[in-house]
Amino acid sequence: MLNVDNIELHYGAAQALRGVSLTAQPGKVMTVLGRNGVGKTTLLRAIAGRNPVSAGTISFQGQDVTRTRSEARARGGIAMVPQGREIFPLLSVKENLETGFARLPRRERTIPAEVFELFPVLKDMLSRRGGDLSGGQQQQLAIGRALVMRPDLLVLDEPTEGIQPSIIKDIGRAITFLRNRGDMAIVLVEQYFEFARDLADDYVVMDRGEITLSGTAAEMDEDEVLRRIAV
Ligand SMILES: Nc1ncnc2c1ncn2[C@@H]1O[C@H](COP(=O)(O)OP(=O)(O)OP(=O)(O)O)[C@@H](O)[C@H]1O
Repeated sequence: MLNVDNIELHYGAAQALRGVSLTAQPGKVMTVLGRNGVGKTTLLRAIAGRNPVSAGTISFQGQDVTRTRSEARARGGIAMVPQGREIFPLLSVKENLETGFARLPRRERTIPAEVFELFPVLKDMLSRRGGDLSGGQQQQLAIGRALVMRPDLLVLDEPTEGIQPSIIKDIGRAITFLRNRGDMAIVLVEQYFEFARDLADDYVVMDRGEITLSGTAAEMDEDEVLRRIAV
């Protein structure tokens, strides 16, 4: 479904990704681990088409999307929950969710019931401004907005960052529900190791723009992974 093959990415003269390859499959969570600044966000942005790669290919559902713009990738089924959430602070919760309609044909412009089943707080707060929500509620809103797009691939950038434990649990449950439904592929960037390990089917560890370790979560050597992501 998603096939990232040997991509390189530069910010000016600085190389941020070096020969990175990764796959994601429906019904599975691919987790990307690594210290700060090793290129995890850059990899997600490359997948979503927000940063152009300088070499390598990205294919999605059998199509080469390496040069496809981010809007077209979103219409094609790739939704990103960015680091920092990017909620519109002055729009209501409902309006924030509706920004996810952009890629959808008119008849499909409804908010799927699962958004409120997974995150009931959003239903209670539909008319509140995005900027008035807590960080955890904003994170739920950011995930809800991505789900409005009915994505085939959901990429999440550190969804637990700065979030209180009870909401981290809700987010973990939501990711598990979406994974178990079986029709969505998920790529999860996380620094919170236990959260990532519990959700992962497969994982990669990045260091300085490269993947230095990868495998199935079932066969993960936790000590080795922890050693590589320790600060
Ligand atoms: N827009 C940019 N321009 C120049 N350099 C950048 C830019 N964005 C990121 N970088 C650099 O690219 C490297 C990878 O950054 P990236 O944000 O992808 O890492 P990360 O693993 O996601 O880190 P974090 O966990 O802190 O988000 C870092 O050295 C960073 O300073």
